[in-house]
Amino acid sequence: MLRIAVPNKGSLSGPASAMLHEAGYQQRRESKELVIVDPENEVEFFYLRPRDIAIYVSSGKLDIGITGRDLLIDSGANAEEILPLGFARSTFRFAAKPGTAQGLADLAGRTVATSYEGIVAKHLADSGVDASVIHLDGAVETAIELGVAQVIADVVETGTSLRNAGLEVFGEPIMKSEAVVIRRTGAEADDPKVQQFLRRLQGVLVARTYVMMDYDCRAEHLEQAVALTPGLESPTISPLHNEGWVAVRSMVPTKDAQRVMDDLYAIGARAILTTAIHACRL
Ligand SMILES: Nc1ncnc2c1ncn2[C@@H]1O[C@H](COP(=O)(O)OP(=O)(O)OP(=O)(O)O)[C@@H](O)[C@H]1O
Ligand SMILES: O=P(O)(O)OC[C@H]1O[C@H](OP(=O)(O)OP(=O)(O)O)[C@H](O)[C@@H]1O
Ligand SMILES: [Mg+2]
Repeated sequence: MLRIAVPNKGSLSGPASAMLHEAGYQQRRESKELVIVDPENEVEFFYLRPRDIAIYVSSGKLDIGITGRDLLIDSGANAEEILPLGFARSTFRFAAKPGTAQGLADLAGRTVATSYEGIVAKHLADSGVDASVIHLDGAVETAIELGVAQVIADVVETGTSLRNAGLEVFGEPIMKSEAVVIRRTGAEADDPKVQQFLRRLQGVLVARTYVMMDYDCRAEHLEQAVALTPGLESPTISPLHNEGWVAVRSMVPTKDAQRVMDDLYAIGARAILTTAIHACRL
C-alpha cells in the first residue's frame, strides 16, 4: 500500500484534498480524522502538519507527501520535489517599514523575524550578510510594530497582510513557492505505485489547464486553423458530409480558449465548441 502524507491544516490542506478527490482517491470526511485507508486504490493517507511532512517522507516511513516548496526547503530534510501542483502559490520576501531598508546589505546588524528560519539563515549566509534571525510561529508582520525585529521574511501572496501592517517588500524575492509532491531523496524513481499516483495528479493538472475544442472549417483553411490549435500531440481531423469541410478536435489551454475561438472564427471556422476535460492520462 502506498503511504502518502497530506497537509491537515492551513493553505495547503483544502486544495490538496480537493486535488486528491478529483484524482479519484477517497479523502477524509471530517478534519479530526488522522489516517484513512483507500483500499480500492491501495493507498493510505496520513493527515499531518504541513511543516512535518518533509520530515516524515525523508525518514522513509511514508512514500510521498504533499507540502509547500518553501516548507520542504526550510526543513532541510532529505527529500526532493517530484511534481509541482500549481496551488498555494506564493513568494517569500523580506519586508520592513517603508524607507528603512532597500536591499540585503541593509540587513547587517539587524534582526529578522520569520517562521522560516532555515530559508532565511541560509539566504543570509549565502549572501554573506551578518544579521540575527528570530523564529516566530506566525503573524510575523506584527513583530516590527512590537519592536522584536526591524525586518521580517514571510510568505507573500496578495500583499494584503503586509499592507495592513504598514510594511513594504524590499530586495529580490528569496524564493517562489507552490504545493509540490515530494519523496525521499534517491528513492526508487520508477516505483510503479508512485508513477501511477503521479499520472493521476498530472491528469488533474491537465484537466484543469486545458479544454477540448471542436470546430468545422474549410479544407483550404485547415493549415491556418491547425496552427492556432496544435494540441498536445496533433489535432484529430475528420471528414464532414459536406464536401470541402473538415471537423477538427484539439486540446487548447483554457486561458487562451476565447482568443483562439475569435481567431478561428476570423479565418472562417464555424460551430466552434469548447468542453471541459474531467480526467485524462497523457
Ligand atoms: N496566503 C497564502 N497564499 C498562498 N500560499 C500560502 C499562503 N499562506 C501560506 N501559504 C503557503 O502554505 C504553506 C504553509 O502552510 P501552513 O499550513 O504552515 O501555513 P498557513 O497556510 O499560513 O496556515 P496557518 O498559518 O494557518 O497554519 C506554504 O507553502 C506557504 O507558501
Ligand atoms: O500576501 P497575503 O495574501 O496577505 O498572504 C500572506 C499571508 O498569509 C499567511 O498568513 P496566515 O494568514 O496563514 O497567518 P500566519 O502568519 O499566522 O501564518 C502568510 O504567513 C502571510 O502572512
Ligand atoms: Mg500561516
